[in-house]
Amino acid sequence: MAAADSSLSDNPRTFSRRPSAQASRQAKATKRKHQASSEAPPAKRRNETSFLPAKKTSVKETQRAFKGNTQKTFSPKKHSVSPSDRNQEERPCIKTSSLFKNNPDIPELHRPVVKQVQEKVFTSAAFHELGLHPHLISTINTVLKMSSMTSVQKQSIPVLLEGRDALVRSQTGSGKTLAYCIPVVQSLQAMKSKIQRSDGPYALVLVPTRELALQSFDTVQKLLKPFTWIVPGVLMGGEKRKSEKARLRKGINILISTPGRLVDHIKSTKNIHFSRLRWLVFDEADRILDLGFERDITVILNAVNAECQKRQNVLLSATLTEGVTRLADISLHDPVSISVLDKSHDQLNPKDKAVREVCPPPAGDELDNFAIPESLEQHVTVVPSKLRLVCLAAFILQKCKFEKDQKMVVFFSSCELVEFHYSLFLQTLLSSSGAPASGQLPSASTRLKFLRLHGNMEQEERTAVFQEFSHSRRGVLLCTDVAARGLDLPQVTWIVQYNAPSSPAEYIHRIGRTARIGCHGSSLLILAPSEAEYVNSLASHKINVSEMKMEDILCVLTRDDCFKGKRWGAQKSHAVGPQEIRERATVLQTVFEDYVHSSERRVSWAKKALQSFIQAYATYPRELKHIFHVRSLHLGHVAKSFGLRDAPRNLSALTRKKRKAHLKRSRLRKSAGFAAGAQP
Ligand SMILES: Nc1ncnc2c1ncn2[C@@H]1O[C@H](COP(=O)(O)OP(=O)(O)OP(=O)(O)O)[C@@H](O)[C@H]1O
Repeated sequence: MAAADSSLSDNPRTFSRRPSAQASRQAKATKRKHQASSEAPPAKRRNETSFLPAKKTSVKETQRAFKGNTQKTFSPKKHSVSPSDRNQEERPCIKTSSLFKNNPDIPELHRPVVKQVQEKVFTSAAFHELGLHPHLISTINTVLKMSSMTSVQKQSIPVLLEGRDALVRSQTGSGKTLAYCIPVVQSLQAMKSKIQRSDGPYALVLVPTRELALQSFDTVQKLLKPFTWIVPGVLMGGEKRKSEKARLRKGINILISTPGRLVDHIKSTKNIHFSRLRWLVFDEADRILDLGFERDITVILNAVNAECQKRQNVLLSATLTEGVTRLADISLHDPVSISVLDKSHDQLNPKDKAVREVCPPPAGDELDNFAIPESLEQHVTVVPSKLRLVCLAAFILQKCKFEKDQKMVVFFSSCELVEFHYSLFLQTLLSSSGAPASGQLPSASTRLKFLRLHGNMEQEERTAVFQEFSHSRRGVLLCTDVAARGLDLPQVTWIVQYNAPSSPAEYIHRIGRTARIGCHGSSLLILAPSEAEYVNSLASHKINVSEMKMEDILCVLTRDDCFKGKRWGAQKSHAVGPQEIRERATVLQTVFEDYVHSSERRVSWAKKALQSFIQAYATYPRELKHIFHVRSLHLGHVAKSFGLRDAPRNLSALTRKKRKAHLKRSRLRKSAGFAAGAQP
């Protein structure tokens, strides 16, 4: 979808006024989203910092120029702007502040090398060894094109076919979906009295996000191909309640839903009955609790228990945490604990009390060490706050513009941050990557393609983006944790965590969007110098990351003549040194700053994004507060990573207000028995 603009201006440091068709189309959609917030009054005095007691570097610093040619002046007129911004942009040239001065030292990473926990993905056992219906086997072989089982399937399917409850833990991308879908379909097709559509649900599958609901529905639908009398259905919000009600009335036998939407229907729809329910499955069970679904789960369990006593319950996740064990207590009956990790599972007599103690899910240390796919290479880079934005942009350019067929997912901590970076990159990187520059592959200009996914988008658009990215061979998906769980996005090559996750479990799920089912993949975690200790925190969960140097990431800018500084402009060839890399990074930062400062409306938009960042930063859990604390943020430096030249004033009051509201919400949630967690 992202054909880049070919109308790059002659001046390599200036960019076309005319963004590509895709850029303007996407920008329009984004603009609509921001319309409400765009009327915020302009900041009167930009040079004041009121948020933190940290030193006020930004005022002096932004005026003190980078030495030599790096003190660049750019006319905002050169940038693509909407007509409404034109008046604002007729302003005198603006100086660019230094990116590489007054940064904190990048600490040496003394990370302990730990032995990661690993699992074997595949086994040599074939599906036909399971005694499944021949049509089911042939569907697995011909429709899904699978012949041998993965380890988790080999362990789980026989246990579930025996009729036992189970708690299943295996690494991301190891095939847990089929581990429960195959037994569900096998058991339902084999029922003596043939299932009628009007019987209602025989199986209920709960998943935390709408995209995961769609994905699981797709898998079930494929498996049901030969068994046309069994009807699958999905409820996930976003769709009109009325049409969901109509589908429920007609009858759904395998029902896949997000908890909230199901509760909606339990409360308001007369047509939902669980008297025939045989299966209750919680996929990504720990996340369901993280999202604060506990009260919903209680409503669902009460509704289900009121109508049906005897059923099989299954909980699955790559990360067994406290949440799962609590859910296991309330929903599982003498469960078999299946962990591919230790290759053992317990199928002993559930009536034997002494034996049953062996069955509960792993506890203590074991809960904290998660398996990571063997073919996943994990990296970390430590980048001063001022340089974060250029570093992320350079990394995206390196992978997705200069390399072939790269598909990248970038995680942010809030919807606002996703929207901000999405629009910024569309308007700057896309419109600046029109004509192929020297050293660039001829087709590179068409490689950059940005998509975004978060919980504040309309469902229709969410689904379209999910489908488009799934089927795409390349592209960059900017998203919140709404995409962290369960999504099976084929051929993702890179995961970037621009904002660190709030728990090791979330780290595991985010990186788990790549290197699935034995494929190769890589991940990059971007940390500020004050956050470097997070590497040790990961190591304590047996997560090993290797360091990537910031300079090596920024180096790619020397391949892109869009970012050529004046000094090098006239020279035919020269050795690329650190000075040129710095200059080019400064040019790129200037592009961002000029775009943001081309109107007061955009400045206000960037401030809101900054505020959202600080707000999210304040919600790290207590055990990580010593690493991620708002007090350790230098507002002036962080502001630069939003294209703001100075630290905004009045942010503290606003942020305090928002924090108060957030704390109030979490307190309310806690008192209602919810786990804290931001809306992804
Ligand atoms: N036996 C198999 N042979 C080949 N491919 C398989 C097999 N089982 C599953 N897959 C494929 O592996 C991919 C990952 O499967 P799935 O999404 O079920 O993983 P998961 O363990 O649920 O991951 P996550 O923990 O991230 O949710 C899917 O594309 C699926 O089609």
